Parts: sequence; C-alpha cells; structure tokens
Amino acid sequence: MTTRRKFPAGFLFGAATSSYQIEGAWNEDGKGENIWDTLTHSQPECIKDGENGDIACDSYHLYKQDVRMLKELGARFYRFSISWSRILPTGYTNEINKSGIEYYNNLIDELLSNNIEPMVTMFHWDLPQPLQNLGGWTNSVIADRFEDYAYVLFSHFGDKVKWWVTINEPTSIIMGYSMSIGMAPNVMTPDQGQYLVMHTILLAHARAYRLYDRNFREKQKGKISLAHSFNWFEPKTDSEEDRLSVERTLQMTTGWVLHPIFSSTGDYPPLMKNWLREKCKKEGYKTSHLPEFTAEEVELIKGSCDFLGINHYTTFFVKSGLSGFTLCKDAEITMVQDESFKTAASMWLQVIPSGLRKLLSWISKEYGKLPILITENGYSDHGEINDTDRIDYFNKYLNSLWEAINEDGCNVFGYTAWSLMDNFEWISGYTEKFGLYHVDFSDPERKRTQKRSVKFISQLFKTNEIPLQFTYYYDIMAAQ
Ligand SMILES: O=S(=O)(O)CCCN1CCN(CCO[C@@H]2O[C@H](CO)[C@@H](O)[C@H](O)[C@H]2O)CC1
Repeated sequence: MTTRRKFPAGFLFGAATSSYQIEGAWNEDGKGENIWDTLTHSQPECIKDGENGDIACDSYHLYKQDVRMLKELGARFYRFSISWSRILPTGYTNEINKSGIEYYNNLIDELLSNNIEPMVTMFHWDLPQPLQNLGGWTNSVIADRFEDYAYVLFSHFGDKVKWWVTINEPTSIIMGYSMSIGMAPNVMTPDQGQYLVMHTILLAHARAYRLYDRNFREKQKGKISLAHSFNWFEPKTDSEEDRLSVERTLQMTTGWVLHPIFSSTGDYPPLMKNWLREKCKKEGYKTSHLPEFTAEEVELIKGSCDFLGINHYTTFFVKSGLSGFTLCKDAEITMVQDESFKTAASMWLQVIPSGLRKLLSWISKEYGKLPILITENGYSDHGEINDTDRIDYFNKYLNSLWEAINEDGCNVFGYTAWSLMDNFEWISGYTEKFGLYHVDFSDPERKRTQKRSVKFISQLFKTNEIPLQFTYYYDIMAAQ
C-alpha cells in the first residue's frame, strides 16, 4: 500500500531483552545460581548447540553499549528483566546482593540520562535454584517468595521505574514442568503439575500487584502488568469441530491467564473448568486437575493489571484430536503449520501477520478495549547483517497492528521489538538470532553490529510512521 500509516501521537516504541539471555556474569559479584545455570551446566544436551548464558552478550559489563544502541534506535523505552538470583542469591530476602542492586541502578540511570524509560520484567524464567529445590512454581509458597522479591524491587528501583511487568509468559514457564523439550527446570510433573504452576504464577502476580497498591503506588505512580505469550489460532478446516477446537484452545491457553485477571467474574474460564472436570472424571481422576481459587483469591487476581502485555510471534492452525504437535494436550487438539507461509529460523515461527490483528480483536470481544502494549514481536534468522526477512516481518506485523488500532479501534499504546540484539535463545542456544543488532559470540568483546533492520526500525521509531520504501505486499491471509 502507498498510504502513509502513522501511529497515534505519543505511541511508545521500544526494544526488549531478558537477563539470562544477555547478561552473562552468571556467578560474578555474588549472583546466585538459577535454574537456567543449572540446566545448561548439568544437561547441555537440552540446548541445540550445547551452549549456555555464562557470558551471553556480556551485558553485565557492556550495558552502556546496549544503551547507546537503544539511543541510536530512537527507543522511547527499554524492556529488560532483573535476575532474581542476582538480587537475592538464595531467592530469599535474608541476603540482598549489593552488587546486583548497583548493576541495575547503573543501567536504569544510564537509560534515564539518555531519555529512555526503563521497563522492568521482574521474572523472565530464571528462578533461583534453591526455590526450584522447593518444587519451584508447583509449590504455592513461591507466591510468598515472589511478593518478598517484589518488595525489594519496588523499594530499590520504584522511584525511577514506572513500568513493571511481573512475570513473562506464564504458558511458556509451564513448559519446563510439563513438556520434555528441555525448557528449565526440565522436570516432568504429572498432568496436574502445569495447573499448579499456573495457579501459583497467577497468585504471585496478583500479590505483587496488591503490594504495589498498598505500599508504593501512591508515591511511585507506576503501572504494572504481566506479559502473556499469545500466538493466534486458525481452524485447519472450516468444520464445526475444528472451529470448536480453536475456541477451546483459546480459552485453555489465553483464557487460562487472562480470564482470572480481565473478565468481569474473574476465576478460570467456565469452558476450561467444565472441559477439565469432565475429562478428568472420564480418565478416572478423583478431582479435576484445575485447582480452585478461594473467593478472596478470585478478588485478589481480578483487575490485577493496569494494562495488558502481549508477546506475539505467529499463528498455528488447529484441528481436533491428538495427532501430532500440540501446546495444549488437555484440549485434545493438534497444532499444524501451513507450508505456504514463510518460516523463520525458529521452526515454530511462521509469518502470518493477520494473526496479530485477529488476536487483538478477540481480546476486545472477550475482555473489552483494554490498554495493550505489545511487549514482544520479532523474527529469527541465522544472524545475517542484511536481514531483509526481518524487515519484511516487521513491516507486515506493524501494518497488521496499525489496522487493529485504526480500523478495529483496539487500544494499543505501544510496541516492543524482540530483540535489541542477538542473544541466548533458550533451548535453541545461539543457533537462532532475533536481534536488531548482530552480536559476535566468538569475539571476547562481544562486538555489536547494526543490521539493516535498524534502518527500518529507527525510521519507524523516529517518525512514528511505517516506512514506505520497504513496503512489501501483504500475505494472502490479510487479503481475505
Ligand atoms: O517448538 S515448540 O513450540 O515445541 C517450543 C519451542 C520453545 N518455545 C519457543 C517460543 N517461546 C515463546 C516465545 O518466547 C518469547 O519469545 C522469544 C523468542 O522465542 C524469547 O527469546 C523470549 O525470551 C520469550 O519471551 C516459548 C518456548
């Protein structure tokens, strides 16, 4: 299209990373061990290239270079995560690591002196190992530990940090307790395990939110959310059973997280409660795998977000029944891909931009015009400097976002590119690259180099308008 597509005035553009993926200094200056240190050291076979985050991008020492890159991008904010075990080496607040506090204060001050807003993710998967030894997120006591950790963060950084994301991607965290794909802590719990993990995560998130309400909000005036991984789903065929499968998948992956927080009733989605009660009974279990919230817990969680953070990458096609890959076994559905769409270096990531507009409209229909921040969106390749596929991806997804805002009236107030720079991509190690900046992991200096997509993103960030000279034609989904 040749029409100029401008985002609303004041639209917030930024870039994101996470502590374990970029910092390195895994055991430096008093940092404690976390579950990704444990996994990559004791089970390197879980990682595609056997690699780890011991050094990663070495941002613990090179954070000033990272801020320079954000400045060059014209980023309004930087979404980074704080390593729980760098602040609290044992996970408990009996020992607060001064060097950890100092590192994040230095990073925050460097950002603020460059007019870049710090946006802090409190937990991005790197749980202190001692807390995993208690059972990790399957143990509801972690909600208490998370509230204590939140108190330390609000007290030390809340005067300068006005944007908080409590927990990154609850439905990805459960993978480490329920799927044998190698995500930390890589413990296979019985089927009930993933539901205990989500139960604790929702309580932990809400406890941090209410703590902020009670002790900090009046003085610090910040905003808090969580970041939900929301990949869209399309029915594989237009059969009734495939369309029902999509609705069931949406309720049992996204409703699982958002219904307790954003629905008028709170609590888990009725469809999910009924489906699991029937399924567990049929399979001979005494009770449903889904734990129950008390009435006060329903109230504690309901409304516990000032905005909604959405991480979106791709769309899956869903058919009923279990006949292959699925991210929601209990929904009895299978997720397939359509080879007519381009696939990134990450096999799970297909370029289907219409999915972003559709999921935003689904949220509006389900929960109303919530203020939404896209907290992650990006494309992976093998580290090419001339990353035209990444530009094509951003161009298409930003057009889809623009249409959701301007044609569907969705209340999206910002967008975060994943990621500022190439980094440790979890079980894919360094074999898949999401960065706007290339990082040379064979260079002890971890040299950062601008990729071509920086030209596209920096022009977007600075003009608030989708650059036209990069325009490619939309995929067929958007045309339908
Ligand atoms: O192939 S499978 O589907 O069986 C599992 C593969 C592992 N998935 C990949 C996608 N990730 C959600 C996105 O994960 C997010 O997106 C980024 C890119 O992945 C990460 O770097 C960020 O840390 C994370 O917030 C969850 C873990």
